[in-house]
Amino acid sequence: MPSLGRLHLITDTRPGRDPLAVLRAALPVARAELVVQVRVADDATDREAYELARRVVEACRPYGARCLVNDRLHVALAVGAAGGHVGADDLPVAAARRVLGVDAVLGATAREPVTARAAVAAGAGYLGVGPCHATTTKPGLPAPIGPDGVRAVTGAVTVPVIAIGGVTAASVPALRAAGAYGVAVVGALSSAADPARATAELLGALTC
Ligand SMILES: Cc1ncc(COP(=O)(O)OP(=O)(O)O)c(N)n1
Ligand SMILES: Cc1nc(C(=O)O)sc1CCOP(=O)(O)O
Ligand SMILES: [Mg+2]
Repeated sequence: MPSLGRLHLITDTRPGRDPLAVLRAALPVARAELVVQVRVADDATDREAYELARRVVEACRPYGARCLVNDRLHVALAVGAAGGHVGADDLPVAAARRVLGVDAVLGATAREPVTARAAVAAGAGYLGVGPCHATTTKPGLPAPIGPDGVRAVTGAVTVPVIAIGGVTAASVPALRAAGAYGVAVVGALSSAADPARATAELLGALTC
C-alpha cells in the first residue's frame, strides 16, 4: 500500500466555498502527497456527500492522490475511496475497520495519549490530533493542545499523526518537531487568495 500523504485537505462546504476549485489548484502541486478528506455538513444529504466524494475520487485519480470520507463510511465504499476518518461521535474504530476492511486507510481523532493508544489498538492506521491551535472553522472544540499536546500523542503511538486545527505553513515546523507526520487543513487552503501557492508553502514546510 502506498504511504500516507502528508498534506490532508479537508473539503470546505460552507456557503460560498468551492471545495472542488481548491482541490483543482492543490492537486497539480501536491500530487500523491495530497490526501483529500471529504467532509460535509451534518445536515447535508447522503446524495450530496456521494456526489462530492465521487467527483473528488475522479479528480484525485490522475495524480495518485487519495480520497478519504469523513464519518459516512458507506459513502466511502460507494465511491471507491481509499478509506475514511472517524471521531468520538462516529462509528467506533473497530466497527469502522470492519466496515472498510483490512486494507483501507482508517483515521481516528485522538486528543490525548490514552484515546490515541485505544484507537490504534482498535485498528486506526493514522490519528488526527488537535485542535493544535485556535480555529473558527469548527465550533465546539476543546482548548487548543499546541505542539506539546501533539508531542504527548506522538510519543505514545507509532502510527502517523496528522495535526489539525488552525494549522498554517508557519505553524508546521513546530508541529513537525513535535513528531507530527503531516497536517490537515481547511482554512489554510480554502481561504487562501492563491490556493496553489498556499499548497506549495505547506508542502515546503512539511518536507524540509
Ligand atoms: C485528520 C482529522 N482529524 C480530526 C478530525 C475530526 O474528526 P471528528 O472528531 O469526527 O469531527 P468531524 O470532522 O466529524 O466534525 C478530522 N475530520 N480529520
Ligand atoms: C474538522 C476539524 N476537526 C478538528 C479537531 O480538532 O478535531 S479542527 C477541524 C477544523 C480544521 O479547520 P482549520 O484548518 O480551518 O482550522
Ligand atoms: Mg466525525
